[in-house]
Amino acid sequence: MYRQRIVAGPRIIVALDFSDAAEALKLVALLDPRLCRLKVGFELFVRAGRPLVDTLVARGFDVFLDLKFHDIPNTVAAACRAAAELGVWMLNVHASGGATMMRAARDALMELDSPPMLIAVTVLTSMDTSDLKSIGIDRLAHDQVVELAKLTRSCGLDGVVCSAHEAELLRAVIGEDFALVTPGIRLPASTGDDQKRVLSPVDAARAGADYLVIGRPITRAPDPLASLHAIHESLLEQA
Ligand SMILES: O=c1ccn([C@@H]2O[C@H](COP(=O)(O)O)[C@@H](O)[C@H]2O)c(=O)[nH]1
Repeated sequence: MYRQRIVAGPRIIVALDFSDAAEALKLVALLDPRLCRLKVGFELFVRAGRPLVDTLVARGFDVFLDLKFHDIPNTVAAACRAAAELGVWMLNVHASGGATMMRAARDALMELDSPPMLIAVTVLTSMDTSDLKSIGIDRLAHDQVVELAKLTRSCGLDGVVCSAHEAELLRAVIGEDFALVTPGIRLPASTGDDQKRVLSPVDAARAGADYLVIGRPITRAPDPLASLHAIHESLLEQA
């Protein structure tokens, strides 16, 4: 059974997977913070770092800093504190870093006046059950997602990164007030690229995803703005 989610503000998070700030800013110049949020990941952050994030925040965008921290608790807590200083909207860690690490990250952010949302990656959308088996996890991908999401929730974080395939199941197990952030979004006609657990924007929204992280289907489209608008319209139509 499909459900309708109500999220304040834009649900589309455009993944700015570009090799430098100039390229990213060329696209950003076309975008409106009322239409989408932005995600900065490893490549762009390593190249363009704090000045770029400052620029995006100054232009009014909610920024998801997708650095997926995974280290010992003290290191992750310090990294989260440093990332929060950038004024970003959302940060993440890997749930597989464990409960002590996630609680340390949460506690570090709770000291702040207006902390960013803190979420945890469950199982990367580029992985399926056979990939989990190859790293010694003998469990279906969706079972592993549920287990890590329950752990994340028990540690007081705000939500998880999962695929939209698990959204309906997670809603049933975890409830409503927990953000489901879903990459692995693909338009029906497009290829999956390196993603294995994919769903269309409309199906992801219907399944209960709060935020849809979309990179290449927008950024590598012949007309990125038209692609963003088409996805936005399709979400409004199904609402
Ligand atoms: O499980 C995960 C976690 C993060 N990502 C990131 O989302 C985008 C997806 O980009 P596409 O081009 O739409 O595939 C990318 O930045 C990943 O690093 C993810 O895909 N899966």
